[in-house]
Amino acid sequence: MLIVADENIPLLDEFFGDIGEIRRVAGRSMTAGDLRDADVLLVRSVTRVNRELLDGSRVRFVGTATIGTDHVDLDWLERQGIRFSAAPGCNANSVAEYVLSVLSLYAEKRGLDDWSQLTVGIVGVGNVGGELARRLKRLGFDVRLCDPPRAESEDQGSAFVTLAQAMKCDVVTLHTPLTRQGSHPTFHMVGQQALDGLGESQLLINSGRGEVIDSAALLTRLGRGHAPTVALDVWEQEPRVDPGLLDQVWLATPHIAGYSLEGKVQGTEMIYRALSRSLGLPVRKTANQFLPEPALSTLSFTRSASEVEATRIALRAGYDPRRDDTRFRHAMTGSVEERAAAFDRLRRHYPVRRENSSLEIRFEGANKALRDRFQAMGFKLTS
Ligand SMILES: NC(=O)c1ccc[n+]([C@@H]2O[C@H](COP(=O)([O-])OP(=O)(O)OC[C@H]3O[C@@H](n4cnc5c(N)ncnc54)[C@H](O)[C@@H]3O)[C@@H](O)[C@H]2O)c1
Ligand SMILES: O=C(O)[C@H](O)[C@H](O)COP(=O)(O)O
Repeated sequence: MLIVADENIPLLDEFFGDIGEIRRVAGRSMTAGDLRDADVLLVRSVTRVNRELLDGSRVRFVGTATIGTDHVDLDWLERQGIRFSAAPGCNANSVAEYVLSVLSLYAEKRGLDDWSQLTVGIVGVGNVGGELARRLKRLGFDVRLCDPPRAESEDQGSAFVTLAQAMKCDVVTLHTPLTRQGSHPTFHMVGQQALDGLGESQLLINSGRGEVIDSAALLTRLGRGHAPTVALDVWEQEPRVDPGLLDQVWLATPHIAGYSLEGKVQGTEMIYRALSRSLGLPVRKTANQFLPEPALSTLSFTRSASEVEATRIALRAGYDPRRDDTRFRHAMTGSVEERAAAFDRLRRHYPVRRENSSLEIRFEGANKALRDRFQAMGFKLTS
C-alpha cells in the first residue's frame, strides 16, 4: 500500500509506517503526478483536494489532519466513493489558549486588571468556539454566542445572538469554517458594514479562516480614525499576506493558533484511527505515547503573588503570541513570492509549543475559586 502524505504531518512513520510505504510530498505544491500508484492520501490544509488532483488516481481514502475542510471538495469525493476523514476538535484547546493569551495581552494594553470585565462575542460555537466559551464562562466573562446554524437547529436557539449583536461586544472572536454556500455562508461574512460598526474600544480576533473577513474592507476600516484593535492568525490568500494589512494589525501570527504539539499530534492520531478502521486494522497507537515531557512543567507562586500577575505569567509561559508576531514581521521581507515562502517556512519550522495542560501550577494557599480559574485556563493545579 502506498501512502502519499504532506511532509508536514508529524509522526508519519510512527503512526503509518507499518500500514504502508510512505511518500512524503510538499503539501502546498502537491500534484496529480505525486499521487501515481497511491492508495491513500494524507494532507493538511494547504493541499487542494479535488478532481484535478485525484481524477484517474487509485486513491480510496483521504485524511486531513486538520479541523478545517474547506480545502477538500467533499461532494466530489463522495460521488467517487472515496472515503474521507478529518480531525474535528484536534487543536481546539490550542486555539482556545491562543485566544486566552491574546485576551490577556489586550487587557494589559487597555490597562485593565480585571480582564473578565470585557464582554466577548464568539462567532461560530463548535469545537473551538465551544471550548473557548466554556473556559471564558468559568473565568467569569460575559460571553455572547453567535451561531445561526445551531440557533436554528437547537431547542436552546434563544441562547444565541445575531452577528450584529456579537459585533457589539468588547471582543469579537471568529471561529467559523469557511463556507461559500448554504444558508449561512461565511465567505466575507465580516464585511464593510460589520467593520464600520466596530469602534476603537473593540478587539477583533480571527483564527477561523482569512476569507471570513473581507480584508480590503478591513484595511479601509483600519486606515480611518477610531479603528478597532485587530489580531489576525489567518489571512486572505495565504501564504500571500497583504503587507499593508500586516502593518495595521496589532497582533499578527502566521496561521499557527492550532499549532500546539498536542493539537498537531492529535490530528495525526485521528486520521490514523480513521484509516485503520477503514482498512479493518486494529487501532493500537495513541497521540499520548508520542508526546515528550514538556520543557517547562511547573510554575510556583507564593502567597503574596497577585492573581492578575500569576495569570499573566502562567498564560505567557504557556503561549505568548508576541513571539510569533515578531518572527512573522521579521520574515515578511522581499518579493511577494519570497514572503509567501517565508510564511510557509515559519509554519514548517514552528517551535515546539505545549498546551496549558502540560504545565502544573503550584499556588501557595490557593482557594477553590482560584483553583477553578487556573483550571479553566487549562492548567493543572496542585497545592
Ligand atoms: N487558526 C487555526 O490554526 C485554526 C485551528 C483550528 C480550526 N481553525 C478554523 O476554525 C474553524 C472552526 O473550527 P471548529 O472545530 O470549531 O469547527 P466546528 O465545525 O466544530 O464549528 C464551527 C461552528 O461554526 C458554526 N457556523 C457555521 N456557519 C456560521 C455562520 N455563518 N455564523 C456563525 N457560526 C457559523 C457552525 O454551526 C459550527 O457550530 C475550522 O473550520 C477551521 O477553519 C483554525
Ligand atoms: O483547520 C485546522 O485544523 C487548522 O487551521 C490547522 O492548524 C491548519 O494547519 P495546516 O494544515 O495549514 O498546517
